[in-house]
Amino acid sequence: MREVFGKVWRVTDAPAFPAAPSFGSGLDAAAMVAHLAALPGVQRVPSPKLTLFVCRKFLDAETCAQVRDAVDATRRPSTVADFNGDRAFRTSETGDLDSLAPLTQWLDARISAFTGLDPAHGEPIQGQRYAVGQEFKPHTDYFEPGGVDFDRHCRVAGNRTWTVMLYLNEPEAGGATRFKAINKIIQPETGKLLAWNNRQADGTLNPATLHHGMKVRAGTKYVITKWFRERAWR
Ligand SMILES: O=C(O)CCC(=O)C(=O)O
Ligand SMILES: [Fe+2]
Repeated sequence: MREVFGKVWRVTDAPAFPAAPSFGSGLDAAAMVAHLAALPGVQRVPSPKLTLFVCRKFLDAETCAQVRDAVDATRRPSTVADFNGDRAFRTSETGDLDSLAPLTQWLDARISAFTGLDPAHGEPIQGQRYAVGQEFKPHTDYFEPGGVDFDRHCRVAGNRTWTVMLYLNEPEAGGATRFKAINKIIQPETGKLLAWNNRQADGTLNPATLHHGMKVRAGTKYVITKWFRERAWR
């Protein structure tokens, strides 16, 4: 049990980890990667092309259920940057978490304590809900330089550095996340966290981060995503 913001959140089945030092935007990633790789309970997916970490049971089932409710409270059809003409490209719904809610603040703090990423560089946490047949086709999370929306999205805070994504439940079938360039499929699992670097070691954008939120075949899938930027978000 843990007392946070006057409320008690049960995190008894989550791994204990020491609070990370600050790694800023995560653009200069070497120290952050070494820190995450050394954490107990954290697996690095073996690949020379992509830096991807998996931490099972980052969040307990009860907290995941509360976050799913928060996503449901604000969900509406998801949108994409740089519309490519395919209306079926991202068919899920998106719900913003209220950044002032104690649960959101606790989650933000926990994500930053885990990764060392500076909360000032983080976008507000977004939730995604996929019903049967819904998906997010293969894409990268960074904004394409030269894309029509690039300047609007990146002028202030710069492009994305790291993606932190958390599965809030397990659909009965489907809904895996497929990283095609490294031939890796990650299965949704309640409370499982993924963190990947959208950049290569030299800081340039990494096309091998291409990933596909695959169709849910039975049940419903919920995730939250938090993206970090080169510069402060606000
Ligand atoms: O739902 C997934 O598995 C992937 C979600 C995703 O890629 C995103 O929200 O950017
Ligand atoms: Fe994505």
